[in-house]
Amino acid sequence: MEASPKSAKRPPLILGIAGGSGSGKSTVAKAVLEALTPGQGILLQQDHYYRPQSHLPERERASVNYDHPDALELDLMMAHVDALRSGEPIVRPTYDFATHDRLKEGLRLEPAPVIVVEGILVLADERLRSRFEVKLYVDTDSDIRLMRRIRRDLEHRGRTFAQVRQQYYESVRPMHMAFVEPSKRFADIIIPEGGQNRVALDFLFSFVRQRAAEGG
Ligand SMILES: Nc1ncnc2c1ncn2[C@@H]1O[C@H](COP(=O)(O)OP(=O)(O)O)[C@@H](O)[C@H]1O
Ligand SMILES: O=c1ccn([C@@H]2O[C@H](COP(=O)(O)O)[C@@H](O)[C@H]2O)c(=O)[nH]1
Repeated sequence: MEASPKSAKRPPLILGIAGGSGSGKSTVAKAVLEALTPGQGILLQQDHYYRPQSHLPERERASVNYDHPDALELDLMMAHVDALRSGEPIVRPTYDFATHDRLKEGLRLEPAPVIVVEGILVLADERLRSRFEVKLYVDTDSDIRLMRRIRRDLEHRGRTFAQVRQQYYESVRPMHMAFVEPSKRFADIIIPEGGQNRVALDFLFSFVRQRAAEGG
């Protein structure tokens, strides 16, 4: 078989980043994209693939278990990863955490040499994780994650402290133990303390920059 010419473009690098809620996944994912030049990388967040809950009255939407894989439209997410990998643009849904519903307008995303896929459950599903060339798990202690989550949910997701506490006991904690934490064993690289781990981030940045320069 003939060797492919040196100038041939590689397929995009697909990087999966998992970890518990509040672990710093989005911070790491955004740092990776900022290490690249605009157009070299895109971010696909699992959070936007929550199933819309518009069929439920508003007060019932808060008690849905959003930490179980069934709460997500993973088939659509996988189809979007495949489309981007094949060089096709997608229209990603946009999820609103305050209403637990999708906004009318999605967001068009163009393919790029580096595709970062981030979310609590992205390594938990075998079909999704098999699409990643590199699998990362951001590992942060549960007390730190909980403190971050309380602050974020009160300040940015329109919740009360009582709602955050109830959701944490009823679904976030048990689902973390059942699905998120066990998915750590599928990671190629575990990053303690996410966004503040300069050594891990610098390794990651040089790897993604190299791949972006090669076309994927
Ligand atoms: N290493 C860190 N040190 C301090 N705060 C951090 C660190 N990493 C993330 N944060 C903060 O914690 C919160 C949750 O981080 P985020 O990256 O959104 O977590 P996740 O995407 O895993 O839920 C954010 O307010 C973020 O700014
Ligand atoms: O309507 C919803 C949908 C999801 N959640 C919670 O979000 C987190 C995942 O997001 P992170 O950014 O990784 O923290 C998950 O633990 C769900 O409980 C929600 O509260 N409401």
